[in-house]
Amino acid sequence: MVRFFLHPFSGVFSAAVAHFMIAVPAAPTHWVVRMNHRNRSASWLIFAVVLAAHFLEHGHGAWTWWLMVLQFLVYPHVVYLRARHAEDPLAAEIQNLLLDNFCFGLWAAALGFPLWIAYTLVICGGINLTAFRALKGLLQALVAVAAGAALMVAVAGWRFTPDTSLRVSAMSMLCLSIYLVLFARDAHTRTVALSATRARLRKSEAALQSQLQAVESLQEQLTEQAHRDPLTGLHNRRYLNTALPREIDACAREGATLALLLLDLDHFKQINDRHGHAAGDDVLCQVAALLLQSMRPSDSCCRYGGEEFLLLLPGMGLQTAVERAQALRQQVAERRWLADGQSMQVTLSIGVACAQDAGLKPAALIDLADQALYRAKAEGRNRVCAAPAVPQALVDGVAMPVHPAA
Ligand SMILES: Nc1nc2c(ncn2[C@@H]2O[C@H](COP(=O)(O)OP(=O)(O)OP(=O)(O)O)[C@@H](O)[C@H]2O)c(=O)[nH]1
Repeated sequence: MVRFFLHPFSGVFSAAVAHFMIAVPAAPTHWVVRMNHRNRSASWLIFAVVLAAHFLEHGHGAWTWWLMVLQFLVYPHVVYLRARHAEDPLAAEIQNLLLDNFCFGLWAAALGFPLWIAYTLVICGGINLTAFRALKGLLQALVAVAAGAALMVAVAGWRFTPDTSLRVSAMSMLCLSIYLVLFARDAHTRTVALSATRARLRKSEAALQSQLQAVESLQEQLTEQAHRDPLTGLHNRRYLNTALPREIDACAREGATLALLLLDLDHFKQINDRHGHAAGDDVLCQVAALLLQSMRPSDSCCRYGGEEFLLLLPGMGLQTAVERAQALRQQVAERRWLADGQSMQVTLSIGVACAQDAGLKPAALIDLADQALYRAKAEGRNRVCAAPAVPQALVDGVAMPVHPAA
């Protein structure tokens, strides 16, 4: 019987025992060990009073009184200290509960199975183990009680005096009732604590979720920033490294062509030198805006280098890509440019390449456009040159000399 009453002195007593027997460790005691100790030491003290009343009525010898003191006043603190210092306090406490039941069996048989006392002991011991181990616990408790009773019968012989006085019976009933009420109260306290913990967990889970969302959106922003050119706002080369292989594969899958335009502003150094770096920056931003305006939703536009831009045009053949490049070149050349308050003329040269093959290395396609661009520059700038259709040899990434096509 572990929990008849909550006794105000039980803590003081065990603290004193702990002080004299073992140095108290700093580690917190398991809550089950703490709860059982509190209830066991208090309720057994009260039960000792019931037994004392029974002894007085039946005139038991002095040794019985000493055994009662040892069992009901000292034992609860000894088993507490054992569980507290055990490597696995919970397992040790379950053993304590089994030992309790075994002792109850000894006492019940030694006293000749007084009905109310034995019933109270068995019910309380059984309930306690049931609370931790369900029906298996109840079975274990009954087996432990039976073993204790059998041992006592084997040692001291069979006695059967089930009657108790009205006073002792009433005291036993009162103990049992108080025990059950306290048991229910403990269950209620645990349930309330559990639902409070659940609510706290739900709250912190929601907070964690919103933090996770914030981190994810920050991550998206960072990724987006890492893929953007800060001056023009266009995608940068890092973006191209992932976008180009993806586009090549997608076009190859669909059996479509992929056109790539490499655009380079002509004599941009002179613009910088004549009109200043700020004007140069302004021109770069305006060219970027113009390219963005001309794009279809499926197109991608990157700032490839200082004054170099790259357009990816999925599903576009070489002929259409060249026409598109010519239109862009013309638009730039014919426009009156006003940058940083200064008027100037801007032209650009464009290299065009086109691919349809799966397995084409992105670098090979850029290389083709770059060689076409080089030709456009060499032939006098402000013009468009196209690379021939991608030769099969380049599908495996083997570079080949390019023959001019436009
Ligand atoms: N204003 C500005 N200038 C840049 C930027 N990035 C690169 N440049 C300049 O662009 C110029 C490129 O010069 P070059 O590579 O000689 O080419 P170019 O003068 O355009 O001559 P061609 O390409 O042969 O027609 C250099 O002077 C760089 O300083 C930038 O972000 N802003």
